[in-house]
Amino acid sequence: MDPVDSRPTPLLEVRALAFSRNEEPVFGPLEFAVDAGEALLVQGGNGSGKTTLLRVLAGLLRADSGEVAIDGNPADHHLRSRAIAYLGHLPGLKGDLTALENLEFLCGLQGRRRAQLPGPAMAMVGLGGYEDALARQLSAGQKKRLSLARLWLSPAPLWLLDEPYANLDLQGIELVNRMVQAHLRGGGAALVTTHGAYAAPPVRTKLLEMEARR
Ligand SMILES: Nc1ncnc2c1ncn2[C@@H]1O[C@H](COP(=O)(O)OP(=O)(O)OP(=O)(O)O)[C@@H](O)[C@H]1O
Repeated sequence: MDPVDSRPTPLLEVRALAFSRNEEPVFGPLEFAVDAGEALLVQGGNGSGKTTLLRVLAGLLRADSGEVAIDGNPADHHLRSRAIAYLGHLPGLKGDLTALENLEFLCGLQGRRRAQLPGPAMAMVGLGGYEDALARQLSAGQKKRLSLARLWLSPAPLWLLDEPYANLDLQGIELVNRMVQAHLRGGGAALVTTHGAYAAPPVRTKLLEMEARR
């Protein structure tokens, strides 16, 4: 068989992807691919477009041009919502629900991985005992941990993690790394933004360097 044909289809493939605001280019055109079992570290200084790229990939912003394929298929809204778990800067929690209710609500909305349950996921991220705490009463790091529990429960294979280490203590940073490692071992992939001088998951990693345009 032709060795080219035997290459696996990337979990994520991006071709000529470009985004601008008010006719000012923010990034692109970008080309990259991420296979199952791989992480892509998206590096760059403040304002270089890392968050914007992840929001475009998640379908929260519309690119000017280019193509995004997930598992070889054009990434329409339906495919994105099934295949992508997005961890943004804001935790996206319902403040008046308890921590556990937040996870149950999101599992109801987005489904969850088989064999994973909200209670054990809370314990895994170090929030055992906080099940009945209102989300708005959690500290910034605890909110981030709750978002990590939600990520862990998600059945989506492609993780888009925007500054996942922000607000976390050392154990939290190790937690993120362990989660990324386990996710990749299970056949998932992850894009992780970082400023560079920060932690990075100790996994098979590619680099994408972003540069500020102004
Ligand atoms: N909502 C917005 N409206 C207008 N411009 C924006 C908006 N969000 C971001 N920008 C601009 O787009 C550019 C890229 O921003 P982005 O947040 O993607 O950078 P980043 O690399 O994630 O930065 P940081 O490391 O500071 O989080 C910046 O010049 C920023 O000022």
